[in-house]
Amino acid sequence: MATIMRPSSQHLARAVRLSLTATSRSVYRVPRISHFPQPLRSVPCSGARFYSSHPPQRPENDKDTGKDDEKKASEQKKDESSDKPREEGTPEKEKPLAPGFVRLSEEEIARLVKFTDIAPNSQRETVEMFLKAVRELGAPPELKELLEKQKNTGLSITDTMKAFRVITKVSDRLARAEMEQKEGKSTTNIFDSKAPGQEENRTKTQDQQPGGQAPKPNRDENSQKKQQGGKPGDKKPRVFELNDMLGWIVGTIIIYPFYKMIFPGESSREITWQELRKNFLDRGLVEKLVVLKDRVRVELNREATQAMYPDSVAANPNFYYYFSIGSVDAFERRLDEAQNELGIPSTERIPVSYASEGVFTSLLISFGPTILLTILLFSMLRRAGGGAGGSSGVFGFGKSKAKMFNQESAVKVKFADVAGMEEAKTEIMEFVSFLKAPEKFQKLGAKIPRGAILSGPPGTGKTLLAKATAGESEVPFFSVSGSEFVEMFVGVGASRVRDLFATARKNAPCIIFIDEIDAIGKARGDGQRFGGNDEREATLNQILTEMDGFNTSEQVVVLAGTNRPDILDKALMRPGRFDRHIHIDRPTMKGRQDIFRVHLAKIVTKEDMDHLTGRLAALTPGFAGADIANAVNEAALIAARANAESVTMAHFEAAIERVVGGLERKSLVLNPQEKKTVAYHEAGHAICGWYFQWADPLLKVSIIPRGQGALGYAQYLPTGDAYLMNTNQLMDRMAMTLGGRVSEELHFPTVTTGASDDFKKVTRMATTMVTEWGMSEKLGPLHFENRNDQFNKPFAESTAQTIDQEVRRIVDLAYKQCKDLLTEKKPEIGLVAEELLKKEMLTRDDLVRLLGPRPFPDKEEFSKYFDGTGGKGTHAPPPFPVENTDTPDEPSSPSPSIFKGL
Ligand SMILES: Nc1ncnc2c1ncn2[C@@H]1O[C@H](COP(=O)(O)OP(=O)(O)OP(=O)(O)O)[C@@H](O)[C@H]1O
Repeated sequence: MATIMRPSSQHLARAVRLSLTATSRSVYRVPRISHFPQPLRSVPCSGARFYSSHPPQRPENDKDTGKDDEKKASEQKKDESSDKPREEGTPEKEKPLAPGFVRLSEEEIARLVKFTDIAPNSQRETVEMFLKAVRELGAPPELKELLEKQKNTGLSITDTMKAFRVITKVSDRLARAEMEQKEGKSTTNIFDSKAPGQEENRTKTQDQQPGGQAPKPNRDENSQKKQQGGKPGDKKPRVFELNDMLGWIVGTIIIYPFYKMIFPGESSREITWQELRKNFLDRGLVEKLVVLKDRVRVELNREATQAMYPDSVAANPNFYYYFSIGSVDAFERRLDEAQNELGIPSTERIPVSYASEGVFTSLLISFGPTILLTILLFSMLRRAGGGAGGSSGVFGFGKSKAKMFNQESAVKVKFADVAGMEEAKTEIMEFVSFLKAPEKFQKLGAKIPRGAILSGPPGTGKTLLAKATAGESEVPFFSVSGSEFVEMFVGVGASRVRDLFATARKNAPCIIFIDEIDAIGKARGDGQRFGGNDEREATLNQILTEMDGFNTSEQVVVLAGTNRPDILDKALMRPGRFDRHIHIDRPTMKGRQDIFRVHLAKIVTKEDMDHLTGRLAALTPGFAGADIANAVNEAALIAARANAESVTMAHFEAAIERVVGGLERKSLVLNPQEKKTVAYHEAGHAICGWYFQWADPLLKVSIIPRGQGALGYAQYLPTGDAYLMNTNQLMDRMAMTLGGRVSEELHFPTVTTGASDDFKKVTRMATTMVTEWGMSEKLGPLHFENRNDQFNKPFAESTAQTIDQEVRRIVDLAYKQCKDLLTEKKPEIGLVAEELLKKEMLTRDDLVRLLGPRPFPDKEEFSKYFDGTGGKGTHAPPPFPVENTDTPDEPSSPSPSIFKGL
């Protein structure tokens, strides 16, 4: 209740100022004229006013601004009326009014002055100029109405818009007046101008010279008009008016937030019945009560309220108090009692009216939540159903999410872009010829294969091959991932499969490619132990049915990609469904060379292509196509970072090292003792690699930390792509892997934790030798599968013990072999380790310098790309077999020996 009036008045003033400024900015700017009263020009040209070098003179009395309100209003009135004749030289009352304009009465002017009087000091000048303009030029009749309304009921939002219009009209009139002044017409005529639509005719006739010649427009004038956006000769000031309905709506929408900002929460306030009684009812200030459902709006007698509470917000014409009622009956009873107590005669009782909140509001309240929910649901369904093979819709859950590529959206990949898998390409080319010329097969009665499963380790180019098939056969290609059939709703997967195949049939001939088919094609019954997955099985069944449903003439080929062909349901693989099974392995040396060639074509390098691809292929055994693409790109990035003109061999090697070993971690600083340990550990590996006949030749050894916790590493190079390993090679490899720990034992009083990764590799190798490769005499040629997901071992406990003993025996043998060598070569380890500490990284050439040439001949390829001597070696170990899983935990060869910290 004790809210002070001042802040809201300031807000009101701000609103007036906002509307003034906004309107005047949209007005056509007129040229400045020296003889027109400064203040008047400022109203339509408030923008120009700020650039003026001679600010308008302020009336002296302005200094008093901000003092007592009443006093100031009357002073201003006096001041303005005395100013005007002084500046204009013509008394105001003698000026004729423009059509559609009316003169405000003294009382109205006083009210306008009072209304605008609450403007802050900074805006006083503008407001006064506006007042002066109204006084001299008159105002549209709406202003009278607004003033009347403001006096009685207060202004609404619509009235605010009306106020804008009034200001626009005044500005328009003023602008036109200035134009005419500029054209040299008498000041007494300036208000004779017609309405904007008639302006042109009038100006034309007036501009006619006695000789019938229109005077040439003044050059400066024209150029000024051009600057203002008007055409030369266009004399009609263009004023932005909110005339049309749309303008009003848009305007209201734009203005409303500002309005709310300016009057934050000041339009109403909730009070209690007691407050109402004490402060208003008992004092006779309540004029009317309006019952709105469960609230009552209190309409006060504004003048009486202002007199009683001059500083209160209650005197604001736009302000209402509300109070809540339990029921209308109770309210009426209470009001009667109160009026009886106050002794108000029945003829003078406070009128009570009953109003609804408005149709729109009540509709919004009752249907709002439903509408909101519907919109939400609608948008959710739209999103869920979006992109289903080009179809979407409100109920698009069951639609397939396959992306369709056709000749326009083009699968641009051709077989030439797929390198290093000649056999797979030949296999799949048959599908291409089937799609291109089916008659050739049909006339001989041949049934066309329905589909093919492309399997292989990640990144070997399965998707690429499928795309190339589509690209070559120039048919639409539907690509979908197995996981996209999986949804939380039952039946959605099967429905999507149906939709996919239906769409494909419509677009036949075409290719469907289902990537990661194992997501839905897992053998049924698997995983039943912990509850089956009916939804997945239903999806799989649907695929089986759809593939059976093709008739032989339907040219729809289904290709599917997977990393786990072993877990797929056998029904999928039977002839008549995915009849072909194409395995794509990691590329061979030649394959890698070809893949490098494909990817190197896209980057700038001046290296000799044959030597480059050969060397890079030799450096990257075990790399899949995706790794190669990544390494080439990485090399280009490294070269770009170094601002190199072209990508050189050094960049490629750095990139491969990064891909194999991980990111160099320069921030990891080891203390000297740790560094020494790492150096001797890695030197141990290097010496083993150098002096064991069947070990992989060493390529690089480094003590620069890389990747995840690797403090140093030694990189070996298995030459060529041999796919069999004998026990000699396995034993040498195991001994070499133990070289790090043995070297630590030989050179330091204690050992470290860094060899744990080596032990893991050695144990796995030995275990596989015993359980799978039949390399233990004691256990013989048996295969003992030991799957982690099995609770019981599929062999006897005594066999398990024998396996353990044999594994230990083999590792002990390897350990002894390693220790014997390293004890003998202790000085050489020292040499290599000290050099490592100095240079941090040693290459094969460094080792040749330190240890002399390796006592065993290298393989031809190795010598060609790394020695240049031409070797005669015959055997080379293949990459250590890795499990056929998505994430082989054993890195593919070259398997760097990594020294890991804790
Ligand atoms: N034989 C290849 N020739 C050229 N580039 C290849 C080859 N194999 C793979 N790539 C590159 O590797 C990228 C990834 O290959 P792709 O997506 O076909 O592998 P994928 O076998 O489908 O892998 P995933 O099993 O993880 O789905 C290709 O875009 C291409 O740049």
